[in-house]
Amino acid sequence: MVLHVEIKEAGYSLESPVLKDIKFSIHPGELVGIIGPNGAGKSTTIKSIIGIINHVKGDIDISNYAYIPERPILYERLTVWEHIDFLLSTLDVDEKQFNAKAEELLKLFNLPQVAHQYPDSFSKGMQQKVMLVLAFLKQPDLYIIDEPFMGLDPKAIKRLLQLIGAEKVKGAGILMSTHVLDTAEKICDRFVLISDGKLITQGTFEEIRESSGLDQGSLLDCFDILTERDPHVW
Ligand SMILES: Nc1ncnc2c1ncn2[C@@H]1O[C@H](COP(=O)(O)OP(=O)(O)OP(=O)(O)O)[C@@H](O)[C@H]1O
Repeated sequence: MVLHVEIKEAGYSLESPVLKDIKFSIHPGELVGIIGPNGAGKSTTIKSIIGIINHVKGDIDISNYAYIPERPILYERLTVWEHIDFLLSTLDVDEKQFNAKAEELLKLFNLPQVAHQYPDSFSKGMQQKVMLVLAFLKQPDLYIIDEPFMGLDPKAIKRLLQLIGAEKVKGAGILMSTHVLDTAEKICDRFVLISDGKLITQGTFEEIRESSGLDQGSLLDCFDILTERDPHVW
């Protein structure tokens, strides 16, 4: 298992927890989509998993991971290549191979021409691509990607999906939050549906269809039914 989550309660203050009883796991080679309406608690779940929220009751068992947040976080005073060098200094890997892989990834995301520039002047999508390059260079056991499809151009999305596919084959697990349900439906092995801070259901697309009662429904149709059923939603 690359991730096991058993959150009893989590949130931004002790008095008003946002999440309650969220339990799921990710196995090696699995891509799990975390879906739910705006404000449901997807980002809060991710932040609880990686330990950047103060109030979390429960157990989180997590492997070596890379986190790609919805809003890119990069160092102001480091160029793209200096970020890559900095990452290299934290890893016990062959420098030549690492640099060759870095160049390959930069090319894949159309970034070589800006490799020696500061990313704070880049567009959001370009910054997101830099974060992806760093994550795929790290080669962790688990990738945690918060809404990858919003800022990226179609070519970058295609490349990202190819990279995710290759990492899955190597045995990495992926947790991805998204609102882009037609893509999620095609690529995710399983889904965790959160609404109003609670786990509504989890399982494969077939299992989600079963629990919504829509044998032939799209993920969006199932999502609609399953979140309507919860009286606390919206
Ligand atoms: N920094 C924060 N401080 C206090 N409350 C917060 C904070 N961030 C989020 N919340 C609250 O936690 C709840 C869940 O928000 P969260 O960002 O986890 O939702 P989400 O499912 O990721 O939503 P979206 O799809 O809109 O990104 C919301 O009620 C939100 O107002």
